[in-house]
Amino acid sequence: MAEKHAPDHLVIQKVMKHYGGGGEPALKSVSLNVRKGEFLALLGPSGCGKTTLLKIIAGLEKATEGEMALAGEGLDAIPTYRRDIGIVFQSYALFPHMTVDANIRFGLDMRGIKGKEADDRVEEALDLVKLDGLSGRMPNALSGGQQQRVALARALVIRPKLLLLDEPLSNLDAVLRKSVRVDIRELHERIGLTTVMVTHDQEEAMSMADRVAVMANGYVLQHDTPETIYEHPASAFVATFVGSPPAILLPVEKTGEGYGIGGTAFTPSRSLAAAIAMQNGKPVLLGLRSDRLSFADEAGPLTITGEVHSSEYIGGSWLVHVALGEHRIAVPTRERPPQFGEVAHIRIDEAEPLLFDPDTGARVAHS
Ligand SMILES: Nc1ncnc2c1ncn2[C@@H]1O[C@H](COP(=O)(O)OP(=O)(O)OP(=O)(O)O)[C@@H](O)[C@H]1O
Repeated sequence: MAEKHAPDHLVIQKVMKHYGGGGEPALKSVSLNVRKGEFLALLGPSGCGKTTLLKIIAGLEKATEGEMALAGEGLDAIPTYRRDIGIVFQSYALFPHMTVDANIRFGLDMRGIKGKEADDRVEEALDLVKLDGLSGRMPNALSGGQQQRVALARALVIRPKLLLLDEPLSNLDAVLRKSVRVDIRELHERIGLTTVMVTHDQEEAMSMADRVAVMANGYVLQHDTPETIYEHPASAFVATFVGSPPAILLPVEKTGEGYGIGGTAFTPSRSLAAAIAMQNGKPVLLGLRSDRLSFADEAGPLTITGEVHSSEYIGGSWLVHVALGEHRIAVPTRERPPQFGEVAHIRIDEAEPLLFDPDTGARVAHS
């Protein structure tokens, strides 16, 4: 893991990208820093601009505005092939007619590194990705996971200043994806390489990265550690994009003397009631995460009352789906779950509930 106070290695300042035509810019104004040895994930839905940003870092696209520096050197003046950046694409992009050895050696040849130096580096790269013994194979005689590792070795063999990973796991099946995820993270720890990975998979980003930049619509919405992004999401979008399952948002309304969610009763804590009151009667959105919910025997502060809809056994525990009017929330329990149609009181087991402005999606503070 990168030192918290390690110096910035990659600095991105106010980068904007307009592909031309009548469309909106793919990147509006993106500023980010990546510390030396850090693993950053660019996380966001399809079309948010993450691949565009990766391509601009690599030099495969040019920014319309803004600046970038790698290891203190402005990147603008450095042509792509001299940037010392290793890239692994989603498709691996291996040369199908070349052996594993030749695929890995290719980048060295291009840089004029030959002979013993090249042999040693190829061996080191094969060793790093645990592919010793497979150097003579052709790519089509390798599994998806092994091809992925050849692509990694090919990026690492040039001893890059920066490693870029573009959705590196998306072509792998679910089981392999989890194990390669761990392999890549271990490799990163071992060689301490500064890494930027693009992914739309929040679980991948949260489990692999030191920090995550959550992107939407050409902007970075939040750039922080996975823990902070999960515990303190800056906006409703971030809250509903991370977590398994992600947070769900429920509008809280004032109903006469009390409060309601989707037509069912809700008893807020005193501080939450004060925060709601400060919105001048406007409803607020309450963000709920399943892991902060539990069943309670009766209504009380920070409880919601709903009706059990269904439940699923998830091995050792159940996830009970409770209806609150038209909304559904999933409540975990280790006890035998309540039955369909039963009234259930759910406690929001959280010191600091997540509240958002329904118009802007911004976080609403409360004490
Ligand atoms: N070469 C291009 N010419 C014009 N528009 C482009 C080009 N490449 C990307 N775009 C547009 O820029 C926006 C951002 O695309 P980008 O590929 O960076 O998003 P992304 O977040 O990586 O999405 P995905 O996960 O689907 O790859 C999209 O609206 C896309 O249509």
